[in-house]
Amino acid sequence: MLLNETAERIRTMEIRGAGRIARAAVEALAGYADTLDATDLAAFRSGMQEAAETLLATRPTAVSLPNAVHAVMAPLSAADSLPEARDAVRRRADAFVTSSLHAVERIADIGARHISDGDTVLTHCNSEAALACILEAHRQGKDLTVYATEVRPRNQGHLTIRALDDAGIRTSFIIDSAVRSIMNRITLVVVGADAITVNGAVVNKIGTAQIALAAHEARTNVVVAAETYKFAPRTVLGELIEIEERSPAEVLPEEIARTLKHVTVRNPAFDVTPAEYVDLIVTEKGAIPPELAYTIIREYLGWNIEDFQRQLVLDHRNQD
Ligand SMILES: O=C(COP(=O)(O)O)[C@H](O)[C@H](O)COP(=O)(O)O
Repeated sequence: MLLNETAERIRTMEIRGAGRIARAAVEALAGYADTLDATDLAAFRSGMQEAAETLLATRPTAVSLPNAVHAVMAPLSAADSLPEARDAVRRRADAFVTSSLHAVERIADIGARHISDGDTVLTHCNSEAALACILEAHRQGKDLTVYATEVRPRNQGHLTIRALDDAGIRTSFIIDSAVRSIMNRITLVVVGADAITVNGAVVNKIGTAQIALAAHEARTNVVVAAETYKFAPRTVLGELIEIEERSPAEVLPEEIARTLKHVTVRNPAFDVTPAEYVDLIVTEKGAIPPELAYTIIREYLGWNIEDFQRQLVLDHRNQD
């Protein structure tokens, strides 16, 4: 698929969910590298940089996107020739896709261990990683009931109930605002993540923080299923995750909004759940408490404190 087409499909959410966005982006970069008409290495690098920026500008919150783009673009600076650079992009992209799919499978195995026979699980949005855990627990013969939210305004819950129904899992579909009233029936909350900060805060679909708060009040455990590339290295520098604000027209039809003089429609697409409301984060490397998020950033994303210190020096120089 063409690069601009992929970017547009991510922007309009035809391709959505942090893992799928990351895989689509690296595949688009590899396709672009194959066809990029560059006369020399410098031109190739700058063409690829522009392509990376087009993809990065599509949606700001899911950190899987910059992490995946970084993984594919990193070898470009070390390449000595144009064929080597082209080849490196293709190899890195293929490796990312393979390891991403493998990570979801590992998360399913590990996450399923934390789901017990007889559990009533609440999930929110449509997360490949969270669903993988639930589907695997069901496949292992555990008797589950799932509550799935609607997920206004884009109704990702419709995708979730379809997947649960296809698997033959007993499912109740609820509107987002019904969460607190049914929380006393829920024995486990399982959600995905778009980003996890160094202090273990989880950025996920709007409404997740409210669900985690209700779960905390009811003493129900909250499990987050997230591949290591959802962890945000730059939060070590104190950078905040940008919360995407989407079009008001997704929330209220324009013909109604137009008649309201004093009303502003807001549409934040994600929110932040503090670490204290998260019990466990299941990654492909194992399950960790949110307090250990830094170890994932250091050990598995390959960013260490020296990298950050160097980055800080560079940032200061650029500001001067
Ligand atoms: O919040 C969303 C999707 O938001 P949107 O629909 O706005 O992209 C998902 O919970 C995470 O991306 C994790 O999904 P996955 O586990 O599939 O990566």
